[in-house]
Amino acid sequence: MLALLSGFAMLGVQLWIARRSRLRYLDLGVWTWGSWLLLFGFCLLASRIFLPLWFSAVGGNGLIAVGIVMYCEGIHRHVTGRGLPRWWLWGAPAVACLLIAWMLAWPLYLRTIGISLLFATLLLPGIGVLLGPGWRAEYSLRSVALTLILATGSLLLRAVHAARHPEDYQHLLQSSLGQGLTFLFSFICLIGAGFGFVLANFERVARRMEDMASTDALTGCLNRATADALLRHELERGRRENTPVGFVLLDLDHFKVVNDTHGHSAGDTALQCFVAEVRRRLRASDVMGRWGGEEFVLVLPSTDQAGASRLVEQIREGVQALQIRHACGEVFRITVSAGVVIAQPHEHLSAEQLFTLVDQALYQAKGAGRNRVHVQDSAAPAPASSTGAHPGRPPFAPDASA
Ligand SMILES: Nc1nc2c(ncn2[C@@H]2O[C@H](COP(=O)(O)OP(=O)(O)OP(=O)(O)O)[C@@H](O)[C@H]2O)c(=O)[nH]1
Repeated sequence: MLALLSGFAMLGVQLWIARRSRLRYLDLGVWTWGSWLLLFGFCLLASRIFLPLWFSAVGGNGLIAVGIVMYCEGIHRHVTGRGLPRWWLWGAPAVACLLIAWMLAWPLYLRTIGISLLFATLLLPGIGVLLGPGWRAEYSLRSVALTLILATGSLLLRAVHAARHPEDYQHLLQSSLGQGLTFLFSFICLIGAGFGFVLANFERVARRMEDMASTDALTGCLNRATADALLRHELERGRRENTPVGFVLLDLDHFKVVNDTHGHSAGDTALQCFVAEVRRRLRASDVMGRWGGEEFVLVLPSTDQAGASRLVEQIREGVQALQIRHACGEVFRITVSAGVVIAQPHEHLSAEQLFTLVDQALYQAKGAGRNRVHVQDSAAPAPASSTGAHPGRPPFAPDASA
C-alpha cells in the first residue's frame, strides 16, 4: 500500500508540474485529477484501521473508481478530441459507488471479486480507444495501452485468485502473496500508464512544433524553406532515377483587388479554398508549398511535360470554377496563372535555374492576360539574374532551404 501511495503521489506531483509548463493546454489536467483521486482513494483504504469499514471501503474504492474513469476521460479527450459520453462519465462512477456499497454485505472474497471486475470494466473504454484510433496517434500511447491491458489482466487474475482461494480473503489485514501481488501489480501498471501519458503529450507538442516549423499556418501548405528543400531532394532523386521532375509556380491573379474589394479575411478564405482545390488534384507524392503571399509552388516527381501541363490546366479550370463564400455570405471568384518547367534528368538544372525559368513562364502567363498556363522549355537559356522575371518578386533565396 505504501508503494502505491508514494507512486500515485509522485505521479500526481509530476503531472501537476508538467501542466504548469507548456503542456497546460493538453489533457493532462484530467489525469492529474484522476491521480489525486486514486491517491486519496488509497489513503482512505489504508485508513481502514482507524475509520469505520463502510466509510473507508465505499469512500476509498469509490474514489479509485472515479479516478479510473477520469483516466479514461483523459485518454478519450487526447485521442478523439472529445471526452467519454456524458452518460458514462457520470453514470459509471455513480453505479460503481452504489455497487461497492451493496457489496459491503458480501463476504470479503466475493467483494474482492466484484470490485476487481468493476475496476477492470471501468478501464475498458480507455483501452478500447487506445487500441483503435490511439494506436495510430503518438507512439507513447501504445505503451499506455499495454500497461492498461496489464492492469486489467492483473485485476482479472486477482478475481480468479479470490475465487480459487477464498481462504486468503477472510479478513482485511490478512497477508497473502497472491492477492498482494495482483493488487500491487495492477495499480503499478496504472502509474506506469500515467508516465506513458505524459510522454504522449510531450510527443504531441513536439509534433506540433515540427508542423509549425515546416508548414504555413493559414493554408496548411509546406512553407517556403521546406518546399525548397524538397525540390532539391526531388531534383537529386530525378537525376538518380532518370525521371523528369515538374516544377510549377502558381500565382493568384489580381489578388490585391480581391483583398481591396472583399476584405483581407475574404482574401484568406480565398487562399484556403484555392489550396484545398489544388490539393485534391495532387498525388500523395506531389509537394505543394506556399512560396510567399499568393504564390504557391508544386513539385511533381516523375512527371513529364504532358502530365504536368494537363494537371495544371485542370487546376486552372478548377480554380476558375470555384465559388468562394465569405463568412458574410458574399460569393466571389478568383483565377490563377501558372508557369511550368520540367527538369529533365540529363539537364542537371539547379533549383535556382529552375526557379528562374518557372518565374519567366509565370511572367509570360501574366503578360498574356492572366488565367492561363505557360510551359517553359527548360532548354531555353536561363538569365543570369532575375532581370525580365515577374516584377516585384524577390530573387530566389538559395539560403531558404538552409
Ligand atoms: N488576404 C491575404 N492577402 C495576402 C496574403 N499574402 C499576400 N496577400 C496580398 O496579396 C496581394 C498581392 O498583390 P500583388 O503582388 O500586387 O499581386 P496581384 O494583385 O495578385 O497581381 P498579379 O499577381 O499581377 O495578378 C497583396 O495585396 C498582399 O497583401 C495573405 O496571407 N492573406
